[in-house]
Amino acid sequence: MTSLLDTIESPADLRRLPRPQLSQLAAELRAFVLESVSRTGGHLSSNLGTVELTIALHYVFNTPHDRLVWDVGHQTYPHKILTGRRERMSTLRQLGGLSGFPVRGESEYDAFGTAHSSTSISAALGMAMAARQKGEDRKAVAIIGDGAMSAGMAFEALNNAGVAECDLLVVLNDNDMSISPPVGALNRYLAQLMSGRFYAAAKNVGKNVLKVAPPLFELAKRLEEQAKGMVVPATLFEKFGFNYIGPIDGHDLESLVPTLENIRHLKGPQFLHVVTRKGQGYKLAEADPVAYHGPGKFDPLVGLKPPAAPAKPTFTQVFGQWLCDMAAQDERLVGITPAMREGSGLVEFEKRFPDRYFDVGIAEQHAVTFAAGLACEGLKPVVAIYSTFLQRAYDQMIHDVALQNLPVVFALDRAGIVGADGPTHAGAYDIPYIRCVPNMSLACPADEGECRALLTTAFHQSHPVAVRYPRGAGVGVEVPQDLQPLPFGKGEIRREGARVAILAFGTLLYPALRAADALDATVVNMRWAKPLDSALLLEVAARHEALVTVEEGALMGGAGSAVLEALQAAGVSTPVLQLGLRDEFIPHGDPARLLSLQGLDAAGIERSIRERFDLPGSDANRPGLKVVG
Ligand SMILES: Cc1ncc(C[n+]2csc(CCOP(=O)(O)OP(=O)(O)O)c2C)c(N)n1
Ligand SMILES: CC(=O)[C@@H](O)[C@H](O)COP(=O)(O)O
Ligand SMILES: [Mg+2]
Repeated sequence: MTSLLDTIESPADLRRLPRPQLSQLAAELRAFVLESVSRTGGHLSSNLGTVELTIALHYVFNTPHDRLVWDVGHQTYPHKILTGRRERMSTLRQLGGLSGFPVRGESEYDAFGTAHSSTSISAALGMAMAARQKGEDRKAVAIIGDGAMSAGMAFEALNNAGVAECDLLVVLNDNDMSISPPVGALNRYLAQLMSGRFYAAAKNVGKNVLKVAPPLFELAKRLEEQAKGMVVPATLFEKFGFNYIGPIDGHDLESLVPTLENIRHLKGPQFLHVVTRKGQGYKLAEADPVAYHGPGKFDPLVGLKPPAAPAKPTFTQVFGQWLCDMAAQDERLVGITPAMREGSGLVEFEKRFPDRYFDVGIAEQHAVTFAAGLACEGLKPVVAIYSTFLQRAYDQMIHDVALQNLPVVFALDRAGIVGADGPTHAGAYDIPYIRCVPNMSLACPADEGECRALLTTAFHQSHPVAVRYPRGAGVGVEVPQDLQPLPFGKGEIRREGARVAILAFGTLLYPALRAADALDATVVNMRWAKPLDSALLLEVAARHEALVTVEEGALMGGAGSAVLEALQAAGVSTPVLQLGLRDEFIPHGDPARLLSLQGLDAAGIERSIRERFDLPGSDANRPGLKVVG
């Protein structure tokens, strides 16, 4: 039953409700989130934790005039439901449907597009500053999790905001969890704030005190403590220039609403520390928030089924197994993850090699420079990182690793199309952004077996090497158990054909082989985007009328561009058709469908080749291959 929720088409409807009805609304909203996510899949634990906070924020603030800026945005399903998108929740993360994250074009209530973490305070500060400059009476609120709070960018923003004299509210949504259990000194500090006398004081003084202006409450509390001869230290956030309020119970609307109402009238930077529970209200998610962070579809009455023995391992699993095997063989190996232990396949490695496992928190920049430091001292760091998140650490990769030519291995997961998470998470740019950096090499395994072998090749180099592989499983080739490397920088011919040669970089080798069967084309498994196997390229170019490059990555500056550069340098004018991701952001949706829309499935590759080289139907053997367009 969602009888009350059904009456809420916008936050204006919500604001008309008498306050006592809000708890019923929260119960209905929570039930709706659970039901909806169980049907579509998506982020669950974080959303169950933000139900009351979302209601309170929209109840107190005049959205969309006031700006709510959510960090990461994976916890915005209650926000989407309350802002006119309830009906469309069934389309979540599907092609043409709602995004799993805030998107400015999707709703006027989505003040800022996001999905990479720790941007909210900067963006909200920008909005608060703009309001001040323009003389507008508008509030800006950043809602940031304890995990996201640990990133450098969040602290850069606090540092700026604390002296900016803007009406900015930062709400710290502290559930004592990142995707996995949180790490680091900030987490320890937040735990102290929660368990220490601050929380006790807030609890004891109860709701009445929270109804008075919080700064007065803080002042009164301090005076009282000092009178007892105790010195209450200012919180870290006060030292940054914020007025710190809390911690308060983020599931108690009777605390949240009056506290926010008070804060709304305060001037200058405010910091509200709210304590919530990931998975709140769904016992299974409360007990295992990691498993329910981003589940697929499931029956809420039963919960997630134990994973069946997979028919084919994912690339992530192949990497995780390789990491353990390589670590057993070489004690210099250390593994680093910026807060993505599960997603990057490091669970087993942490268990077996706890002293050589480093979860540095959501801190990609630090992760890479930390790896550089380890490498300086003779260790062999493997940074396990999603392609999209390495974008955060681009300068660190160049300045700290490549320039000093340090032997760091980048295990680049989620390279290419990722599917439901959409454009923010697509690993579209790593080939262009890595291959232009001196000293860096980049391997593109075509399947699981090659992935393992190329990781070994990478590990044995004395310079930085990235190995890119996609989300999910490959074609299902047998993965060797040994640690045999493949030759560095060398490709191989996989199929001999006539006239046209397809040069495949990565997993699109397999659709390319199917297209080649229909066209009787040659297929080369290039394996390395850098160094390019120029000798093989020139040899193949010399005996074909046309070349086709295929990659699951941005066309501009990608592996196809590398081929063009090499041909140009050698004075070879063989026509080249480049196939890859177009100059557009890849939306969310089913990965196979997205690949097909980009023309990168077997049928699309075949079609593009026929069209470009004027090969109608299956008549690939008629003379005079012509280049069209
Ligand atoms: C730059 C970046 N690195 C990593 C991630 C992956 N990621 C998404 S949510 C998340 C945990 C966030 O924890 P927190 O901010 O506490 O939010 P919670 O899930 O606890 O609500 C991580 C690591 C990301 N989105 N962006
Ligand atoms: C919000 C976020 O960044 C992660 O939760 C991400 O959605 C995980 O993606 P994978 O499912 O590919 O690990
Ligand atoms: Mg958290």
